[in-house]
Amino acid sequence: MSVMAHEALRQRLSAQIVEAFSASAHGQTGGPIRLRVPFEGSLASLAHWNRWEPAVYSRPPGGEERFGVGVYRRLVASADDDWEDLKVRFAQEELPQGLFWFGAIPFDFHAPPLGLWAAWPKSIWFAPRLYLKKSAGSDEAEVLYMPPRGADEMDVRTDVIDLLDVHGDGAPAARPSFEQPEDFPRFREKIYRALRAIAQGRLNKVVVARFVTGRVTRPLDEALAALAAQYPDSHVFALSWQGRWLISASPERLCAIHGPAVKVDCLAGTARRGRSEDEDTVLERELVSSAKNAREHQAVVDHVLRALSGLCDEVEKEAGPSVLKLANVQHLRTRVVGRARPGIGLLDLAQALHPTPAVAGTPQREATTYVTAHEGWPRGYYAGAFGIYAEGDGELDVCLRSAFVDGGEAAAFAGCGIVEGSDPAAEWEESELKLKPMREALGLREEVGR
Ligand SMILES: C=C(O[C@@H]1C=C(C(=O)O)C=C[C@H]1O)C(=O)O
Repeated sequence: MSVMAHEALRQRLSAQIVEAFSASAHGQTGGPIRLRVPFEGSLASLAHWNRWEPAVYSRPPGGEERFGVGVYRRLVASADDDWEDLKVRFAQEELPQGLFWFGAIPFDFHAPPLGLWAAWPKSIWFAPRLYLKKSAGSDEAEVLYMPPRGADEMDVRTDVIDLLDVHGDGAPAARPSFEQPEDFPRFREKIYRALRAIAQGRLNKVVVARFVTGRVTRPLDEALAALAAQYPDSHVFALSWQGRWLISASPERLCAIHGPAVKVDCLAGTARRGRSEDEDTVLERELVSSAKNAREHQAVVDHVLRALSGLCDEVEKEAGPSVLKLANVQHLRTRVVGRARPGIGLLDLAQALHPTPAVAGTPQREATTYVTAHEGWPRGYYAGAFGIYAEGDGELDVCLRSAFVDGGEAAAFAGCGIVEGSDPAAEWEESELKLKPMREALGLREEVGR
């Protein structure tokens, strides 16, 4: 979006919010301001790389968009917090009706974010101060705004203008020094090591990942719009904290819980898309009948069923894997549903499930430890989970087909499940396909041999 169009949007929204504030009996009593505003186009138009207030954009399959900015409440986990600390803290907080927590958990909850993630805490959650929601196809957005305590009209105007502010349209000058990305020989070495660990019986499956780096040449709103158009069945989201963004088009739901209804997706086993319909069908048949893919996939299903059996009654899984077709790849997917026992919430599910063998391996604990020790770089939030949460209910999606953007430079990530018989060249090809969404959406200009 052009700077002028963004400015016009900012002015209009702030005027509408001030008007709603004046008309409300808000006075000194505080409380949320709710309004509906005409809103053409995507809420992604409010998203911008150069935004310093924490911000979030989310567009799950189905097209309901959310955008939030500023911090009404924040909840971050420090290095020695565990899941129980996080749950206790959430239980102590209460949000106004209709407001949500947005946030993310890292790949390995026991490994503090390091390297390029070092500026981020171990788990980040915030409830935005300005929150917009828009249904697919609607030309209106719902707005929920939390005014500062004791604010008058002038304060509200300034506050909303500040929240929607962006700092220029170029990338910040300071350039982070991401590590040198892995080339094929290094990636192959990691796969050989993983195959050795498997041959020794230490692991059955392990996910080996790599990253590429480059300059981002596309504005964030365009990147999000491109992802939403290309990957309608993925959850497109972006989360910024301290000026750095995590962006993803995730095909994989870690878990969702609404009331007692629990849903989990098992996603593992990958093939490329065909160049013609016939070729695509051939590739799909190969994927469905491949013993190697079946092994990779079954490891995830077994883990999910075991994890849910401790938290849910009536766990049911689809009869066999179906095939999820995305623009770049096709995956084996098995959907699992269950009925949560009383008192079980989103974080209980995440604690039991995450990281699944789809992104770690099996046995799950050993594979997670192995990845943290041998990946060669900290995964941070790559293959972690992003979600939306309120009062126990919510959804988490795995941060795959994702990138970390800092100062106009990005690192994009991709991983592949390694089992006995995996071939490094084929895994490299698969990782290239998995990097495609981010490379294209960000217009990544890669620098090699730095
Ligand atoms: C690890 C990634 O993807 C995961 C690994 C898959 C596989 O190995 O077949 C498939 C889907 C995802 O669960 C990634 O995209 O980075």
